[in-house]
Amino acid sequence: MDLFSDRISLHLPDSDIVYFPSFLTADDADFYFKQFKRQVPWQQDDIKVFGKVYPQPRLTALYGNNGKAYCYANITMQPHEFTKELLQIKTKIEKHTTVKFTTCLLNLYRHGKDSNGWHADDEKELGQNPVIASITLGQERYFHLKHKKDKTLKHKMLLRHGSLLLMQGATQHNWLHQIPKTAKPVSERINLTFRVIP
Ligand SMILES: O=C(O)CCC(=O)C(=O)O
Ligand SMILES: [Fe+2]
Repeated sequence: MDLFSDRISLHLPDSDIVYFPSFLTADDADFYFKQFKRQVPWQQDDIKVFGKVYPQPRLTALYGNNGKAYCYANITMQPHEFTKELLQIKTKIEKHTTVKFTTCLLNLYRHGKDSNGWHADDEKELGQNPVIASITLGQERYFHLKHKKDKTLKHKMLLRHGSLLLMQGATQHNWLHQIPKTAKPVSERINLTFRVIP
């Protein structure tokens, strides 16, 4: 069997995005969801939007192997040391990429009101063409992409339990992405975004 057969290239212009719907088996994804739900010291930081301060609409945590902080949206996070489970997943992802990840930002979306607004992961510390590897555990949620300049270019997809979405090349220069809120009653979703902070 070809292990890479369910590797789907999105073929969106000015980007390089690849989706692996069944990157983890359902059993492994269940196991990791439970582990991270329990083991991670989830925090809720405040973000500043147009000068006003709000609690971020999700919980987060940062892990890494080089002690480097990650700064975005006025938040500076200090990393915890990678756990055994995060290292297992990191090693598995690295078989599909040319980079070695140093850092993982975790997101916990508790319900449909939790979200992640339009942004690009283009912070300076991620370097020129950042590679972001994003794992979904738990509830499926919609992932939206829109081109920064050409308003006709947009894409929506459901991110499945156990899936991997790889964003690389010029993607962060040219596209924004978000996890919108949903009015449907939905359960918890954990997202892991592996990054390189050299
Ligand atoms: O939850 C997701 O799938 C996206 C997370 C994300 O875009 C981020 O943390 O930068
Ligand atoms: Fe992002």
